[in-house]
Amino acid sequence: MPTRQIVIDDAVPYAADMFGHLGEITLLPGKKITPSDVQNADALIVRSRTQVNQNLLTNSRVQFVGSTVVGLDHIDQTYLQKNDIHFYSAQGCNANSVAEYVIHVLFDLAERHGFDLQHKTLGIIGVGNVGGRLYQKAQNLGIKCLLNDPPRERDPKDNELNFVDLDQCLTADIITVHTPLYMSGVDCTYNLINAEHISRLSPEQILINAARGGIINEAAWAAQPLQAIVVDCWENEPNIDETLYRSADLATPHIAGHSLEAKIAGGEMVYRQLCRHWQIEPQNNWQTLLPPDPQPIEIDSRTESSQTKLHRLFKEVYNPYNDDSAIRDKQIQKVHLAFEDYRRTYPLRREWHRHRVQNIKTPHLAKLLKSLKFIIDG
Ligand SMILES: NC(=O)C1=CN([C@@H]2O[C@H](COP(=O)(O)OP(=O)(O)OC[C@H]3O[C@@H](n4cnc5c(N)ncnc54)[C@H](O)[C@@H]3O)[C@@H](O)[C@H]2O)C=CC1
Ligand SMILES: O=C(O)C(=O)[C@H](O)COP(=O)(O)O
Repeated sequence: MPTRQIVIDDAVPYAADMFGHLGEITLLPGKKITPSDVQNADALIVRSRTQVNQNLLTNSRVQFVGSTVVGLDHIDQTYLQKNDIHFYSAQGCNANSVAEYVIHVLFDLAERHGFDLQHKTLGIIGVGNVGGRLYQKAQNLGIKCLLNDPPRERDPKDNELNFVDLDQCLTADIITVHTPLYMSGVDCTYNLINAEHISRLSPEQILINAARGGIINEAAWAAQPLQAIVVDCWENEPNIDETLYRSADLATPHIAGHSLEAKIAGGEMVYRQLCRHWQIEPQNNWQTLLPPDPQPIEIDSRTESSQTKLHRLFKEVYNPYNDDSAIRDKQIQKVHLAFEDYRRTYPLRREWHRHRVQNIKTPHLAKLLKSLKFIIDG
């Protein structure tokens, strides 16, 4: 049998080491994968930057498409189905990374604006893999939540949570969206938070989009006085809107889901599915190449509130403002250029469960950190 050809987005970490024994690997920037690149490929492994559709695949022999990310708005699933091309996407792979990003943002905003998160309500719109994990963490941290998810609310088998309607959810102090981008249908999320909704928000509220550009009306959002605007996902990335960019307290280049653990999970889920598809035994050799766990952190030596201690810990683990600073510029053209480069070469970020915390003197803090999956020494 001829060697199988696999084209892979070069931002999939350890791709050559992981997939190498399955065939000949071609690594390419996801945005630049063309029909001629995939013409002789048997499998195509993408992240979110490759538009997978008839235009890309019509003359190719690809029989397996794997997406190592979650959003599906770049994949024409109807075309794949019609053409008998096996499709798999790594649902849930980066949910924890996005949920951690939002918690880091909340603690940072709380310290900057001097409020206590336990006195705030968090409105979560879309309570799936990301929203569900965020809800869990917020509950552990004593933050009261309002949950909105009409598809789940309609499901008679899904009765574990109390959902509220969108209008009520939009009364929360901090509102964050975690739905897919649907351009039509009963659950259409394009412009889900429209100009009229936004006009009702008060200057004390905070609005976050780490889901997809287009879910929140950007023009109205940029013009509304709010306590804070946090944008990770934008319309027209990387050519993001300058007015929204200038209004944002935190503007990151679509990296909420970019922890190392999330990227590896996405790659590995697709790898295992491809092994199953081709009936080849998976290997684990690539795991020896992973970086060591981060150095232990100490946080409990000072007399500070739990919120401040947690904020210090979160800041040591990961500071989303570094991702903002990395692309900030007076000239929007430079931001547009930096946006894609930065996310393709994103610095190493590890999830909470890889971090050790030492010398905790307060048992309740140790218990809380354990519930958040940090490793507690001693
Ligand atoms: N910023 C980033 O790096 C990342 C962004 N994402 C985005 O976040 C989205 C959510 O990710 P997951 O939680 O993993 O997806 P998921 O499919 O597990 O959850 C989505 C939830 O949204 C709900 N939903 C659908 N339509 C809705 C509507 N009209 N109103 C309210 N809720 C609605 C669904 O019922 C579901 O519970 C992805 O589709 C992707 O676009 C995902 C990962 C990383
Ligand atoms: O999973 C998703 O959906 C995301 O938004 C990913 O974080 C996108 O990652 P890239 O494909 O843009 O590296």
